[in-house]
Amino acid sequence: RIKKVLRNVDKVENHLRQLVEEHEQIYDENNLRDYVDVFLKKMKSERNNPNTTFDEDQLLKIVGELFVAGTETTSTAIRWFCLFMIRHPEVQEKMRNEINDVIGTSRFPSLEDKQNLPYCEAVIHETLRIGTIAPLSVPHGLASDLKFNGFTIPKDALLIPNLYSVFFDEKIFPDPYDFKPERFLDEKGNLKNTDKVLAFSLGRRVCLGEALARMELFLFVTSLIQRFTLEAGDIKNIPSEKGTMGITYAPKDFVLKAVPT
Ligand code: HEM
Repeated sequence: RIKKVLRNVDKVENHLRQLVEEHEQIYDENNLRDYVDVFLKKMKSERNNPNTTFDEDQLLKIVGELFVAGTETTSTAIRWFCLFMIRHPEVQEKMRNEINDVIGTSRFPSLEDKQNLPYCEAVIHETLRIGTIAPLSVPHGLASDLKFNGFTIPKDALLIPNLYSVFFDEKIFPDPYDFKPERFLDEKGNLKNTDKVLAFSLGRRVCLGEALARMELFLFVTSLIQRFTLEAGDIKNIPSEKGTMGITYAPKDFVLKAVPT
């Protein structure tokens, strides 16, 4: 699996490199079409500055972060959400009832509503847990020797965190393979244990976009459920909870029908 992820990372980097090269070939200073063109302009103007950080490596990293870290992750979470809603219509019904009770239908949900929609929040946490979008987080290099559980892991070793093992640990999440948003609610309906879903990893290098992703997910999925009932496009073909490993762990393609409520 790890080798496959690393191969996929290479493929994405090659694709991005090609994209930047194409931009360089047809670059026209009087017609800046997008972010890459603007960055190229800055690169050219900094050509004689030995300390510049506006170089091709930096550009590739930024474009990668926008596409992979910033877009692919959140859109994959939304695809998992739609898949779970198809498979668990009772859950989307409960979400819709909560949204109708708290907000109604005359306006879209806003971030201020977040604290009043604990069931919706529980569904998002359960989606991030079972969806396991970044099961192996991001590899890290060790800056110095590390002693852990009686082992010494040498400096420069590559550490690959296994978030999957946390999400499906039955000591933390009983019946870990069942989609049960209720596991995050106490008897009064308040949220609990949400800090155990380490979808964004933790520590100094925790996901930089966590707050943004949580906002996007909340606004997107609550607005979707407020306005639409999500169903399988083909009733004989209910999408599988078994995903496929690419840069992220994502659902296999499926057809979604969104029926206005
Ligand atoms: C559901 C959505 C997302 C998930 C599940 C997710 C997950 C992760 C994970 C597991 C890491 C690795 C943390 C580590 O190295 O320990 C990470 C890193 C990162 N994420 Fe996200 N992410 C999401 C959305 C976003 C968004 C929306 C952005 C930016 C707009 C973003 C930007 C980044 C960046 C820049 C890093 C590298 C941070 C660093 O190395 O210091 N992510 N993310």
